[in-house]
Amino acid sequence: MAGGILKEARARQTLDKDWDPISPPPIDGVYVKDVKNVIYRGGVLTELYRPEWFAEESFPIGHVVHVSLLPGLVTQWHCHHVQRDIVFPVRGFLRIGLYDARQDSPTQGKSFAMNFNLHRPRYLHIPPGVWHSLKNIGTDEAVYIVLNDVPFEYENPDDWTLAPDSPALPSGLL
Ligand SMILES: Cc1cn([C@H]2C[C@H](O)[C@@H](COP(=O)(O)OP(=O)(O)O[C@H]3O[C@H](C)C(=O)[C@H](O)[C@H]3O)O2)c(=O)[nH]c1=O
Repeated sequence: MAGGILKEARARQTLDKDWDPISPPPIDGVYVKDVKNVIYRGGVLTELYRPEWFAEESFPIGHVVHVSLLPGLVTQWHCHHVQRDIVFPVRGFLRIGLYDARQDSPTQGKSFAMNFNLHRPRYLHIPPGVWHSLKNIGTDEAVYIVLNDVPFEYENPDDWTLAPDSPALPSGLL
């Protein structure tokens, strides 16, 4: 409809009719799963883990942490060599960035970011070797639960970091 100097472009499709992204996260082993919350007379209940959700690959719970992130803060980019993470945002607005640096990965070099809020309860599975960083993009404290398949070792944390401005990391994701 627009003429003159306007060059309009139709917004591209991002979701299907069930409001699911038309493309899954483009990193091998990274996936998002929606769960449904339960509205009851006392409030809202959300299950965070059931072993049968991981029937194919098995995710034994070895460790669980509750993390709060203040408004505007961003965690350091980090990855794990052994442990897998299930990140379940439970409060506020979080944006999670991911980057696949695994040499043997079919999606090596791919990056991806996604927004989370408990309005749409969902968790994110992150395999070892995939770099990740979380940003609180809201105005209130954000909270996420991290489930790990192996316990945290205080003397030898399986946490590997890179400087935020490292050229090895994607820029502008968060
Ligand atoms: C995991 C852990 C950490 N800590 C200490 C170590 C640090 O001094 C501090 C913060 O830990 P971290 O830098 O790992 O926090 P985040 O950057 O928010 O990362 C967390 O969320 C992302 C998504 C992850 O993948 C991490 O595994 C998970 O720890 O707590 C402990 O004392 N016990 C623990 O179990």
